[in-house]
Amino acid sequence: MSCPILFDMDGVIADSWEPFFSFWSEVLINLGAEEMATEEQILALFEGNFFEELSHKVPGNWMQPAFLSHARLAHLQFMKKCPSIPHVSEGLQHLSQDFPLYLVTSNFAEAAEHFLENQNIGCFREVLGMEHSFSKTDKIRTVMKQHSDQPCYFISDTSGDLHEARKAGAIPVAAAWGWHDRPTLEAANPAFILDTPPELLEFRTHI
Ligand SMILES: O=C(O)COP(=O)(O)O
Repeated sequence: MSCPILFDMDGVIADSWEPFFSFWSEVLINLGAEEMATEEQILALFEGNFFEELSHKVPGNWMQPAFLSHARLAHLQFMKKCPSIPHVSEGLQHLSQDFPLYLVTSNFAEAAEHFLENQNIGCFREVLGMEHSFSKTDKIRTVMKQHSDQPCYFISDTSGDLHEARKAGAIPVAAAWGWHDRPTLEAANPAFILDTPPELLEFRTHI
């Protein structure tokens, strides 16, 4: 069996920064954390685990079921309309012929499924969203258990994800076309960096 390749969604496959930023900046303003509602500050939350960073920086009991159901509806709506990053789907299609692919996202699984369906991307064995766990390390470990004799790769555009992948025992791979810039990704010491989506077609050369 071939090794599993896990993909982050937002920024790597889905071109979702604009609606994501618009939703979360409004949430932060409504919570009275205006100073956090900038692109720079929200991107910085992804240098760790997004949910953990958020709860440290904006303490309080606000992530309750009512908030989560409002967030779910907003994410469902914007992910339905979200375009994919050009040339990523060709790379996914190509890799899925030889490797089991998984989607590991902090987004809602249902929102991710809508996006994949609208974009005609049908190559993932499973989608592990935030309902599965807020921790990407946990989600990566869940997949790794199904392929325990194989190395596992996790491709992401944020440094926090690369750290979580390493913690899970997976090989962290950076995608430099997404939300974090190259220096931020380099600081997380990925095994290698893919600069553009067509490089997914050459992924095998790195294994
Ligand atoms: O890169 C990130 O961490 C954000 O992407 P995700 O919402 O698909 O997890």
